[in-house]
Amino acid sequence: MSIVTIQLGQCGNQIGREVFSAICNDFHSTHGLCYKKENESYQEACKERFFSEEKKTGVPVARAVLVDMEPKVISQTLSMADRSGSWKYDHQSRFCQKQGSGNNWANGYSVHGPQHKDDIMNLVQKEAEKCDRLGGFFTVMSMAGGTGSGLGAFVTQCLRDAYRNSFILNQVIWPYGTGEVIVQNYNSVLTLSHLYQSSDALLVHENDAIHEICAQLMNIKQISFKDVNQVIAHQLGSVFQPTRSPLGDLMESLVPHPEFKLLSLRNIPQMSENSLTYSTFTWPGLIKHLRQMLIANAKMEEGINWQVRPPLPGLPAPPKPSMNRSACFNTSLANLVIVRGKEVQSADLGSFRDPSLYTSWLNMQDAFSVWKTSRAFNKYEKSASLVSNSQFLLKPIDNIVGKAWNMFASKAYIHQYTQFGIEEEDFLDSFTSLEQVITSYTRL
Ligand SMILES: Nc1nc2c(ncn2[C@@H]2O[C@H](COP(=O)(O)OP(=O)(O)OP(=O)(O)O)[C@@H](O)[C@H]2O)c(=O)[nH]1
Repeated sequence: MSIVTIQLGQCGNQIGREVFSAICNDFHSTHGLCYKKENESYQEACKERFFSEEKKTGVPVARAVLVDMEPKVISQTLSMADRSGSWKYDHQSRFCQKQGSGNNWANGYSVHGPQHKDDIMNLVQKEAEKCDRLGGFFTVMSMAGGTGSGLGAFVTQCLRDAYRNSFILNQVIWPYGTGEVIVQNYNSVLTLSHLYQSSDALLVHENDAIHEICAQLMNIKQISFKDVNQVIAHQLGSVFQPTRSPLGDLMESLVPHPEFKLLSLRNIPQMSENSLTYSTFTWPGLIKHLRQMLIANAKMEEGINWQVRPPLPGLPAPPKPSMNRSACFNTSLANLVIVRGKEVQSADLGSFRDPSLYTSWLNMQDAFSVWKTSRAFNKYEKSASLVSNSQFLLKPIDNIVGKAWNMFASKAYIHQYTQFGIEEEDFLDSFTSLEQVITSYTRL
């Protein structure tokens, strides 16, 4: 099964490249710690999933379409991949123009989208036709810019129309809480509400949280987007690599109802290569931390709140005051844990099968899945990833919707959107649909 990746805007292209690079490094890695045969079939499956092969040279070519409204980032992305020597992009599989969307969602969605739909969808079709078995589409974009978010939402809609039976997973980057563009909350509200209609699931990474991982776990002093993107790529790689039908299996395990499409990803351990050399891990230790990260909604193993506990059986969950949600128990709809590496069969995931972690309306068999792979990931002898459909995003969404609503109430910057055909009515629809998402997750 193969996946076609669509990289949109600056953020989508920069992260997309890191993802392919992480996947390629992993399948070339000699730290697999498993039998030769198992390693070979793992490598074959990974290659087929993400790469085709250049006929003349045999070099892996990413199954990707690169889209941006300005040429600079795409040129850099192509040449960095070429320089790696171990994989490349198909240079024909890109679409760019001369000028970006100016952080304006409406410009990306209502102007660039319809104008360039045919060209972009032709490139997608060419990539899809190169796959013997198409498993679905993986789009990568930011929520807050103009091209990735606006054009990305438009392209996702086109994918849904053209490939009704294919899975679509959107990787979205949540903007930093402060210091970015003033209209980021508008763009985010419009992106989320539109993607919610066409995508099968949204896998969300928050820039602030990843930044913290770079600072605290990776020990990086001056953090760049490259560092942040490498952490995101590592997390994504840890999930995509061992799956049989990558997107299908994920959706089946994690998205039991179309009202609940928000997925988070956590990974343990994460540390600099230096520290890794001197560290050893046990399965019980890793799993205990990962479980507490889930229930206390911590993004990393550092600074977890160990006081948060699941509600006692028979008692209603404590009320969740929205101002202080981070200190509260994070209820799950569904979880998937992926454990990889040495002695993986001995990893006991029983603590994730505790019904008090979940909403009551799903059976435990439907709410929790485990994938075990003895092929280690990257340089980690043992590692565990958790993909979770839970209340993790309630507070950030509440925040973004609240801020956008306050701006909207005073009609701030609305003219920037109406000039490109996004009306007040469209904003109201977006607010309503996200309020519904908030209500649904709050009731879990
Ligand atoms: N993690 C991460 N975030 C990024 C990166 N580049 C930009 N962002 C975030 O993405 C948002 C801005 O979106 P961009 O992707 O730069 O914008 P764009 O989609 O190219 O749209 P226009 O510039 O309006 O054409 C901000 O929230 C940035 O913090 C990146 O490489 N990694």
